[in-house]
Amino acid sequence: MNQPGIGYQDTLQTIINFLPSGITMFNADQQMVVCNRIFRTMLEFPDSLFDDGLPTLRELALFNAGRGEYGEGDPQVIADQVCERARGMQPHVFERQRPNGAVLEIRGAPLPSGGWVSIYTDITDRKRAEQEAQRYSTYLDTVLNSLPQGVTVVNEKLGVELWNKRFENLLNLPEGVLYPGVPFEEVIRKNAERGEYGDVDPVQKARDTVALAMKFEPHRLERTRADGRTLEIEGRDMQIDGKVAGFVTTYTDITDRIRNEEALRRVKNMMSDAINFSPTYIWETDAEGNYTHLQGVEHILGFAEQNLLGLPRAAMLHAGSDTSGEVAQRMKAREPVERLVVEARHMSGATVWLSTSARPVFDPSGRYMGYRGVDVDVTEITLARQELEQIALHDTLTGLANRRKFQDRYELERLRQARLGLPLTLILVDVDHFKQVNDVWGHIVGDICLKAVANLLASHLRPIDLVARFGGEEFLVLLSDANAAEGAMVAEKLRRALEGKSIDTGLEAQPSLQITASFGVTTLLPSENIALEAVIERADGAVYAAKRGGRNRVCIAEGG
Ligand SMILES: Nc1nc2c(ncn2[C@@H]2O[C@H](COP(=O)(O)OP(=O)(O)OP(=O)(O)O)[C@@H](O)[C@H]2O)c(=O)[nH]1
Repeated sequence: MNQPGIGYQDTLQTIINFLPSGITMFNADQQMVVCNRIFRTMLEFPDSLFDDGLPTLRELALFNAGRGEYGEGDPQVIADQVCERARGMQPHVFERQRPNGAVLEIRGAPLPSGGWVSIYTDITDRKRAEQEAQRYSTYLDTVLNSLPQGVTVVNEKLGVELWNKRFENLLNLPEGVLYPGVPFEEVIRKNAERGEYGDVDPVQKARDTVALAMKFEPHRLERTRADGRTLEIEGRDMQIDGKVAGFVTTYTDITDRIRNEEALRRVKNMMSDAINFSPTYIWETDAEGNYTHLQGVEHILGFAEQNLLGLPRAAMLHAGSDTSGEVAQRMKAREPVERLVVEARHMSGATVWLSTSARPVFDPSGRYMGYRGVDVDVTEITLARQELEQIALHDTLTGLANRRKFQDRYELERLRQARLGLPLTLILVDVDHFKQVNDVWGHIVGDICLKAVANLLASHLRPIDLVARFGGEEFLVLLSDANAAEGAMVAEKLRRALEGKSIDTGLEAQPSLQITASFGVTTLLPSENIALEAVIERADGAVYAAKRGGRNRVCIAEGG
């Protein structure tokens, strides 16, 4: 190649012009002897460099150094270094990035006759693709290794191509089991050998698993390892261009989830038992107060749960019950409710007393979602309490309020009347000659008469008035907002009603009786602050006057 003939040179030129790379040859004197067009265009050498024939290596290097092709530095020095390096050159391959960003792969080989040949390939695209691939592989690596699941990717020939650290950890895989491309069968077999699948024949197990895997069908299974942890294994086939390209398997440690689910189930069962074995039901409403959840309501209120869902909770409560207003008010203010007793309706129409405890529910962002509560059936205890109250505050013979209840009511009324500036009138009723009734017709008839008087008094009074049995054959009437004249009128009305009343005795000898009573009326002015005993004393004075006056009459107490 030292002194190529013209024919040889032309042939060579023709050949290298056809090659897809840039090619150049230098002789031992570092004089270029041939190059193709691709070489010149690839390196953007101007035609002027070739005007006086092919350049020497120094000319090229100087030109290149001048345009920064080799980086910073004195062009002369750089060109000298390039020429120096070219001497005694060994075969080499290196990459050079050009100032314009293009990456060239430069292969050089010495020629037997001295000199060398250099082949330039533009590998910019390949480099970019490699970098892209590298970047994606880094992404993939990062993603795979930050996943909480173990992941494996197996190719269509069942070679394990990819896995993450989590997979190795989850299966405590010994060193060396996994390597790029390791046959899936080998992994299964080694796993079987270390007892991962229990007492199985490793070879058979590997064969069976491979046969299943070869179907490339999606699958999901749970497996509990010897260490007690349970894995959920989910496989999905992978398609590339419509063809099966392998499968991806994820391994999720669901031990905690299972434990939590079990704990939740246990709590639910316990709750369910607690609800079913006690007179309790639980409920939830939405923000509008409509039921969204109910448990155990049927054994308390008779309604099936599904029939109440969506209905307003208020619909089941008696609006008139003592505390239902308070419960509604609390709920409106989004306040907790604690053991407030409300009256509810059983499906049969009966009244059920419920002790309600509830609290508002808010979502994590603080938005009001509704109420959650527990209702306890307290009907029995409420009725028992009501009965006790009835006994404690009422007269057993007549069912009227007793002295204690009268006293309480008097205190309340007195304060109210004083506040409103209204009079309050009290009537003391004393049955006339009652001793005779007892003596002549016996105690039982006496009792009948007392009950008849009680009924008569109660039925002739307004609901806001109160009549009580004061003791023996004496009754007390409290008239709200009534002055002395009104009081006297009411007393007279009662007197006449009693006088005209024929009481059935149930006796053959005396089927009916008529009795009368003496009435003492006293009125309390708003400015007066007098204890009940003193008021009764005043009324008693008036009764005494009525008795003295011949009985069966109304007398107004002196001084009111
Ligand atoms: N049957 C019955 N008698 C009662 C009861 N409580 C009190 N008595 C009787 O009521 C009578 C009251 O008699 P007195 O206080 O003497 O008065 P009176 O006979 O009504 O005479 P005047 O009041 O003066 O008209 C007594 O004989 C009591 O035993 C009761 O619960 N049942």
